[in-house]
Amino acid sequence: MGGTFDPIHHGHLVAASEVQSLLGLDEVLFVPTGRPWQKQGRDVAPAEHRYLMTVIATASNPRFSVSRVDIDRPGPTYTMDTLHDLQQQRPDAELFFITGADALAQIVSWKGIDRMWELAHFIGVTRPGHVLSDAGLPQERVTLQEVPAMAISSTECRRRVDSGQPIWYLVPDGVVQYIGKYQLYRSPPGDLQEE
Ligand SMILES: Nc1ncnc2c1ncn2[C@@H]1O[C@H](COP(=O)(O)OP(=O)(O)OP(=O)(O)O)[C@@H](O)[C@H]1O
Ligand SMILES: O=C(O)c1ccc[n+]([C@@H]2O[C@H](COP(=O)([O-])O)[C@@H](O)[C@H]2O)c1
Repeated sequence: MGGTFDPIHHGHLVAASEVQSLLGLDEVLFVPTGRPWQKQGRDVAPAEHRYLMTVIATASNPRFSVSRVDIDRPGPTYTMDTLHDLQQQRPDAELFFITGADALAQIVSWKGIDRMWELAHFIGVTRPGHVLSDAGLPQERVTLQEVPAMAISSTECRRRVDSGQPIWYLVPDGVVQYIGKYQLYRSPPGDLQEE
């Protein structure tokens, strides 16, 4: 499962757990993005913070692990490179790429998408507020999967931290504490919001 994970939240974790269980996957590898090129124009927390929060959030699940392939590769993050690198690292593995309904709706804009269908099977999962559809995508390479609805986004978690609202139970406890420790997602004092 690839994501910016800024921060990782229970929507990501529930989706991953459900797909792992339903498909009987050996492992779910969380792959934090290095430089998410489609999120340019907004601040993204440093990759090491996003990586460490992802490690903290997944540590207790024996089926979950975290990969550094995207954060260690310089330049913008493209999933075609992610899948290529993972294939090199695990030549015998069958790869499935888990993606939410919003990301699946954008997938035709991803770099090299026409060649990517051969590298992995894509699992599109439901997400509140988004329509899950495989229209125009190769049916044999995409599976749609309903998962428990978690109306949580990283954007809302960041907004809540910045405005002093709690994010307990939206993200794992260790991630709440990590964000507090490093003062992530807080506007600098005196930073005036534009009207
Ligand atoms: N609540 C959720 N339910 C199901 N899938 C989700 C949910 N939140 C995120 N995803 C999926 O997880 C992947 C990574 O998402 P990402 O890290 O961008 O989180 P996000 O909450 O969408 O972030 P942001 O609000 O900053 O855009 C994407 O495929 C996204 O569709
Ligand atoms: O390959 C691309 O061009 C591409 C464009 C946008 C997003 N992605 C991937 O989709 C996953 C979710 O991305 P995001 O931006 O919603 O966090 C993550 O693994 C990204 O690297 C990939």
